[in-house]
Amino acid sequence: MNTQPIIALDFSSKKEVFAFLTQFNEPLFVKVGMELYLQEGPSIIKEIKAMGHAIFLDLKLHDIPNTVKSAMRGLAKLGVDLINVHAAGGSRMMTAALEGLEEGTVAGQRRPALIAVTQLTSTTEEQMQQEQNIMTSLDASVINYAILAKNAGLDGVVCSVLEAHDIEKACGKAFLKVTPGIRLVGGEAHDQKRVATPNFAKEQGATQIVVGRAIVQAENPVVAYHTVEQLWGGNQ
Ligand SMILES: O=c1ccn([C@@H]2O[C@H](COP(=O)(O)O)[C@@H](O)[C@H]2O)c(=O)[nH]1
Repeated sequence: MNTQPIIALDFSSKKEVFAFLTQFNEPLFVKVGMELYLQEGPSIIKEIKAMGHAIFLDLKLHDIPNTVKSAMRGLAKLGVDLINVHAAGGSRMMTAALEGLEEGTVAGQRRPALIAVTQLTSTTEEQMQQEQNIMTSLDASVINYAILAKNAGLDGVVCSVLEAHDIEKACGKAFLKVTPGIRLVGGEAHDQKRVATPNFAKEQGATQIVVGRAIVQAENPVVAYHTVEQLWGGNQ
């Protein structure tokens, strides 16, 4: 799997995406999330792919197994590199997602890697316990979801940097640990609660980092991207 920093294209229109991407003269690894996909639809994926960029389609599917399987069957045809579901949907739903992806992947193409969101990086332990009524530590809940995802045959998880080391111990080095909540030293956390720097992500065994506002809202996004890239340095 590509280890370039994944840039979160949290924009609501094609126009903003292209204005952002044309500042770069190199192939990137970008993330298309709900905001952009729901505004622009599947054509945005085709257009970004045509520009030569790798894509993480971050739709975080969470529904009954049959619905998720059918949705994944269709999404597989877009030919993205990485895609996800919520682990809270359960192991049957995760297995169904994988089956849908396998069925939908065009012959001769590689199946998108499938990962599961554990606990969102905007969630604190207190919030998880009070609102989700999960009475363990946040770390234990994330590890539980990671093991569930691994046993369902998934390729990895979305977690924060703070859990990456323990997931590596439980699920192995090759299991993807895709970590949002990345900030440069002194950067504003915004709505994120479990944040870390790119260099700490590397130390903790994250396999990919996802960076949105620290790059997209920087005065010079290209400089910010290369700063992040240098601190991160890849992990494989
Ligand atoms: O647990 C999660 C899962 C997904 N995300 C997504 O990553 C980016 C992070 O953006 P920043 O601006 O760097 O905070 C965003 O698109 C989220 O939807 C996450 O943050 N946490």
